[in-house]
Amino acid sequence: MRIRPYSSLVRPFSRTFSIMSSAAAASNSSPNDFTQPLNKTAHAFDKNDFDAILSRRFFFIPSFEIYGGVAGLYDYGPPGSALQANILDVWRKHYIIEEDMLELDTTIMTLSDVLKTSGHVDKFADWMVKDSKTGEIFRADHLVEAVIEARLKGDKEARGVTEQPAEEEGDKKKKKKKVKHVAIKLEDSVVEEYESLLAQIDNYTGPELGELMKKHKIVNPETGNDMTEPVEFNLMFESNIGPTGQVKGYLRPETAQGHFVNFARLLEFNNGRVPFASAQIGKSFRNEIAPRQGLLRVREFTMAEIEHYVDPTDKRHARFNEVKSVKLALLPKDVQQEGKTDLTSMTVGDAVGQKIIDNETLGYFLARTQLFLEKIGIDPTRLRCRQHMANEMAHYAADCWDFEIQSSFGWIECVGCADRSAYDLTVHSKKTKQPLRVQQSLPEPRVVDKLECVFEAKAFGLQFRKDAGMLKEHLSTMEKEQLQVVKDDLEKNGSAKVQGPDGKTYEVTSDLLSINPITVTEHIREFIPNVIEPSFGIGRILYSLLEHSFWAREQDKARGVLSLPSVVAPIKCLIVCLSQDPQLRVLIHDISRKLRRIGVSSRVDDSSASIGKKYARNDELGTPFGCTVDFASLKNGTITLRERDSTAQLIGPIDTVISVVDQLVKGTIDWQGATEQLDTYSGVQDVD
Ligand SMILES: Nc1ncnc2c1ncn2[C@@H]1O[C@H](COP(=O)(O)OP(=O)(O)OP(=O)(O)O)[C@@H](O)[C@H]1O
Repeated sequence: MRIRPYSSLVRPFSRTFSIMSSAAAASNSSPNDFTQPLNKTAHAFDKNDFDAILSRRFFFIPSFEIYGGVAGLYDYGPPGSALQANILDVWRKHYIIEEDMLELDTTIMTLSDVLKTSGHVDKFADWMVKDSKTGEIFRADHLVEAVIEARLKGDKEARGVTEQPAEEEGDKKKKKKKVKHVAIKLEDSVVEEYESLLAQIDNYTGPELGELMKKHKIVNPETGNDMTEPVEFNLMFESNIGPTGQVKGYLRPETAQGHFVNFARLLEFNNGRVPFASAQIGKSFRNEIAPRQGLLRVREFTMAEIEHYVDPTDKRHARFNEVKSVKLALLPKDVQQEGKTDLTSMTVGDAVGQKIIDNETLGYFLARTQLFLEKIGIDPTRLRCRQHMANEMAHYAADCWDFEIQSSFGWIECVGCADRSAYDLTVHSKKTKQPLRVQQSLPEPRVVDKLECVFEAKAFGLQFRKDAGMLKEHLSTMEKEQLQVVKDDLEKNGSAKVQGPDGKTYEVTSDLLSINPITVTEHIREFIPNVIEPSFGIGRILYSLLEHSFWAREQDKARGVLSLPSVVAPIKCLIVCLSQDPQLRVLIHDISRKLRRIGVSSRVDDSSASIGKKYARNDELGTPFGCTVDFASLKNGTITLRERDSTAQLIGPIDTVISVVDQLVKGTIDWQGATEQLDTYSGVQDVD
């Protein structure tokens, strides 16, 4: 809901208004001076106050808190759970319903073969280092980054350069363990080297990180002890399925593989046609090495993932026109390569037109994601789209953009949008020998030049033994361009190196295989679709949203407010009475029942706390509206309606106020609309 300029909220002074004034006085809230603009930035963001509210109001807390907690595991309390459910509800409507996606709910426990084929068993790892004496564990890239950042900060201080707070908070993409800085001036060449190192921090291999740590004398900043060499640590939680221990499984690190293994059925469900998308919301698990950023890096989290299957030769999107004027704050790869973080504001239409974004479908999802994040209340000025640099992307990905949201932790990836090409379907198809392909009838038969593999079956079998079948299948289903390379090598050198679907390299020789041109007439076109994948980390979005919504009232820094939009607010309406009178208590429960009946979640606060405390509690919960019942309600049948951010109050007959709350929550009117509806009720005076 958008709050209109406050001058438009001025109402004529009336008897009803004086009832409100007394309620406001009792509540210790600001008087109804609507002419004063709301100052949400009166106080700088205070992380301690913010954290205290989240904990006090039980948004989320460390799991197993009474046992001391476990890093990277969090439980959501009632408001946190409701906020998450509401974000997911908007997500389902925005994507699954609006885009007619096929929803899935696949298992968390995943067969190891699936994750072996996808590459996760071998490659889903981070580099870990240990303090050589205390054994404290760090993620190698995070440690290097934190130490180098602290040195650069110390250098700036020594040079007397004052950092802009925005720069300080914002340009650190991922703030890691806090490292104290010391004001020491560095040589210009060192500053340059450090800056270029930071710009590429995501791209170093473990051994390279080890070298960097030696070269730049990076030790544990707290103990001063040397660190061990980086070792690879797979982030998946391993398990056994069944009692024999013979079937290995993992808790899934993403929901995506559950989509791919069901592709053939999804395609059939969609009448064999692409494009279409599958979508899934569910938990994923990553055994993060050193989770130190609250909800931003956890070991168990909710993901919402879309896999959009598209013809690789036609990545246009039928609804692209609807979003082409959506503006994105882009941070393209070439800008980053120059070590800069300047954002370009550009429409998605222009970005696709200029090939900054690879294709329409990817652009479509970037625009839709921008709209989704704005809809739930993310501050668009703290949202950017960062393109992956070439060496940051998976080898198979065609283009990849992250939505990064700025919070007190810096810019954090919250949604990844990748064009995964045909990689996943290809590897699963090869491994299982299931045709994960689309067949399209051609309007006219077509004559195509192809390459055919002819194997010396016996010799090939003897040479490659258990891998022979897999390798044959792989060669036979290779794209023509790749096969041509093998053919050329065989003809030129008598041998060719082939990378198998298992990641190993095989050497084939011309006595085992020949590749011959053939001509075939095709009636059907077959292809493996490409996959565009928007992947959302709901916890990261939820946390960022809470930070963006938080502010403190100008007159009292201790009075925090979460300005969550009503579409996601955990509770939409507070119902309170000014006295403990039994008749009033009956009335508030009656109002609660009516709101429940129309699907508006409300919360009755019939505690003995002062009205001001009740309002303040609910401001901290982000409850956008409050209905207050007093003795005039019994006499006149009226109740008052309070708006959280402005504390403005209106009055009207009970059923009208309930209807207004319903419209406000649904977003069909804003507060100005509410003012108009309640204003028109001269009936309030008439009842008197
Ligand atoms: N440990 C985590 N805790 C919370 N959310 C996560 C975590 N890892 C990933 N996510 C979320 O899942 C989304 C998709 O996962 P993806 O594999 O692209 O992340 P990632 O590139 O591994 O993230 P990072 O580089 O921050 O570890 C991310 O955009 C993020 O929102």
